[in-house]
Amino acid sequence: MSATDAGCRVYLVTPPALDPARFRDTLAAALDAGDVACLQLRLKDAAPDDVKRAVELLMPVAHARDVAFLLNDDARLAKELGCDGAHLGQEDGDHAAARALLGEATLGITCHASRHLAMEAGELGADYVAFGAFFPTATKVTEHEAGTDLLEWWSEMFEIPCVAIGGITAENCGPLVRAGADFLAVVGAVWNHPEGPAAGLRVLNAAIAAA
Ligand SMILES: Cc1ncc(COP(=O)(O)OP(=O)(O)O)c(N)n1
Ligand SMILES: Cc1ncsc1CCOP(=O)(O)O
Ligand SMILES: [Mg+2]
Repeated sequence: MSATDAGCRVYLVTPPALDPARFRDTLAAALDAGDVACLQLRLKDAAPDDVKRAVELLMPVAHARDVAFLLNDDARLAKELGCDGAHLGQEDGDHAAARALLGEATLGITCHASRHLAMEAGELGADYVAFGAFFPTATKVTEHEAGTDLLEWWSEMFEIPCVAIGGITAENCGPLVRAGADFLAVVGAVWNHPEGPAAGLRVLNAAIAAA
C-alpha cells in the first residue's frame, strides 16, 4: 500500500454484504479494470468463521494483483489470518495494543473530523489516518462531517498518509485530491456504479488523474 510517490490512489472497501464464492469473480474483474492500492474487507456483524472464509477466498485475488488486503474492525483476526493489516475505528479496541500486535503490518485508524484524534493516531504509530465523512453516504450512518481544510492541514504538517472517506465519487473527488488526500476510500462509487464496478473504478481513476 504505497502512497505519496504514486500520487492519490484508490482504497477500495468491499460492499457491506457479500457471498465470497460469488464475489470473487466480481472482485477480480473490478481490480483488473484499474489502479487500486488497497482492499478493505468490511463485513459488519459477520461471524469470525464467515470473515475467515471471506479472507481465504478474497485475499489471494487482491494479492495476485499486488493490492494490499486489510481487515476492518479486528486487529487480532487480521494478524491470525495473515492480512496485510487492519483498519480500526475509535470503538474498535485498544489502538496501542493493536499497533504492538500487528508489528510491521499496516494499521489504519478512523479519526472522523478530528485533528486531535489524528495526532493521537500518528503518535501511536498508525500507518495512515482516515478522515470523513466528506459527503453524504448511503453506505453507513455517519455522525461526522469532514472538510478539505483537514486534508490540507494534515498533509502540510505530517508525513503519515491520510485517507478520505464518505460519499466520494468521480464527480466530487477533485477537491479532496487537490487538498492532499493520499487515498480515496470508496464503496458505492465502485460497487454501485450504474455501469458496473469496472466502469466505476475506471472513471474514478480518471478523475483522480485529472484533479
Ligand atoms: C478507510 C476507512 N476509513 C474509515 C472507516 C470507518 O471505520 P469505523 O469508524 O470503525 O466504522 P466501520 O467501518 O467499522 O463501520 C473505514 N472502515 N475505513
Ligand atoms: C465506512 C465509512 N466510514 C465513514 S463513511 C463510510 C462509508 C463509505 O462508503 P461510500 O463510499 O459508499 O460512501
Ligand atoms: Mg470499525
